[in-house]
Amino acid sequence: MRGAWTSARVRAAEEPVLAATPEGALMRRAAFGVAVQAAELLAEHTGAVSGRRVALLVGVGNNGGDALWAGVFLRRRGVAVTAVLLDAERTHPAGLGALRRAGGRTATGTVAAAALEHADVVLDGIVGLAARGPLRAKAAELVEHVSAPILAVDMPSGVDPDTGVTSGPHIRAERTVTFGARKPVHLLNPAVCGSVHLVDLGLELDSPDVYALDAVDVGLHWPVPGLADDKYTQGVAGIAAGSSTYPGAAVLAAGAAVLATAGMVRYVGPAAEAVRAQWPEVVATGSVADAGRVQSWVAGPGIGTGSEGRDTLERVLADGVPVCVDADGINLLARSPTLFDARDPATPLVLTPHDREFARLVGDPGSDRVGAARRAAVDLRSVVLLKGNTTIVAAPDGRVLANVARGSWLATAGSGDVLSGLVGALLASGMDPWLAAGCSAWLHSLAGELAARGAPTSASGILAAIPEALRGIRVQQAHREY
Ligand SMILES: NC(=O)C1=CN([C@@H]2O[C@H](COP(=O)(O)OP(=O)(O)OC[C@H]3O[C@@H](n4cnc5c(N)ncnc54)[C@H](O)[C@@H]3O)[C@@H](O)[C@H]2O)[C@@H](O)CC1
Ligand SMILES: [K+]
Repeated sequence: MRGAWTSARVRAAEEPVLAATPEGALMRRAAFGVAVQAAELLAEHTGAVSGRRVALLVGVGNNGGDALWAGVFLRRRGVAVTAVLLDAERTHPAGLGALRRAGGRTATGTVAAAALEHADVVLDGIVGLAARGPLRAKAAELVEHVSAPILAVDMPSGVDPDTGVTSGPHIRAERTVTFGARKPVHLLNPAVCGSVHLVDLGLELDSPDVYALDAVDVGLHWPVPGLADDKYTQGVAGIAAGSSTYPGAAVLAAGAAVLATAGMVRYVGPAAEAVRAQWPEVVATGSVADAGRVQSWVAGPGIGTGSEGRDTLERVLADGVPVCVDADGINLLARSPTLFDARDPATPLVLTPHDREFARLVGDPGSDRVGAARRAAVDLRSVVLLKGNTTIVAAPDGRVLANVARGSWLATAGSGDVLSGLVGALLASGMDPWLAAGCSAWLHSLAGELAARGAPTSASGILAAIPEALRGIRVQQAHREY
């Protein structure tokens, strides 16, 4: 799992390393990493390094210092380097002196605009860890002149390092070179960072503030039947979804649970016939009381907010097994918070709201979605999966992971029903509920991408792509094992 740490924690971790290394050594190491990536970008975009033009956007802090030192290293490879200084008086003195000695130029006014317009690659050293708010007017005006690919030093300027939120002019980088550790912006807003490269500074950091899963993580955790397993030992997922008005939600949620693991799926509700017709392997009954034993429940998709749905949700919450509550189930909880009392506090609850459902439950998530999801998880003693282009999964113990969608194909009717079925299947296998929700979100977005292949898809398409998505991560895992 990749991790990211807030700017305050990274700064604190840098202190002992700075104290133990010669003055400027850390900055030069960071800058060397920037120069290597800048040379790579030049070669990719122009076919050469020597003789090409790089412009540096240099702010008043150490971020600007990094950019200046990167310019020094690029000069040694024959690159023409021009530094555009946002405030000449307050520029990093050692970096500026070194760049001048190495034959780099500085530019202001119309010369600066021209240098930015004619550059092959631009380095963004405007602001780093100390960033607050969007780009200020002078920096924003200079950035207007850039059309070349931008390499961000540490992080794209004008973006909040800890939330990834943009609230005005900001840099959109093709590549980012960060130092010591990833910051939350790199996991939460990859659209502004481009590809992220990490330069190791030997920082000591544990328990990240935000995690992100990759294919190998999901492949390692996804349950696979062992030699001694039968249909019961892998966990039976119960699906309480759908209604006579919305049988589709039941078919999609049950189908996702069928395809996610090799165990067994039970269904309860008024859409039993439709579910059986599509998924003959599902054991379908009318009510929770007749369902037989399950190791998890999914409750909510398409059940409506009437008394029948409410009764179902209450029974499911009291069943003493992990529960994933989605859609109408969340609306019911928002309307009648006393329903939470039906829950056995020792059994995990996973809530999977989109923004409007989240707002009904605990209030508007606002722009700091990580903070909002984390608070909701603690307050509701539940894993909260806040859906969005970047989906946030927060656990009541404070763990947070972010899953960035691959395109927006998942924003289609019924897509959430598929996600809840995946969560239900993983909960039934006994997986940690935070990880179950995270792995489900990850696989759901991969299935969405595979189903779409560049053209709009549907929830049925996402469902049908689950096996292909799972085969893909099994292959990745095999590569890791052997
Ligand atoms: N501390 C260290 O050990 C290391 C720090 N490094 C670099 O140092 C950076 C942090 O440096 P600093 O603490 O000097 O601060 P920054 O360089 O991040 O910021 C400098 C100043 O920019 C201004 N600023 C804030 N928001 C702005 C905005 N939206 N638009 C324009 N200007 C804005 C503020 O006056 C701020 O003090 C890191 O991001 C990294 O690039 C690296 O050299 C590696 C080593
Ligand atoms: K920057």
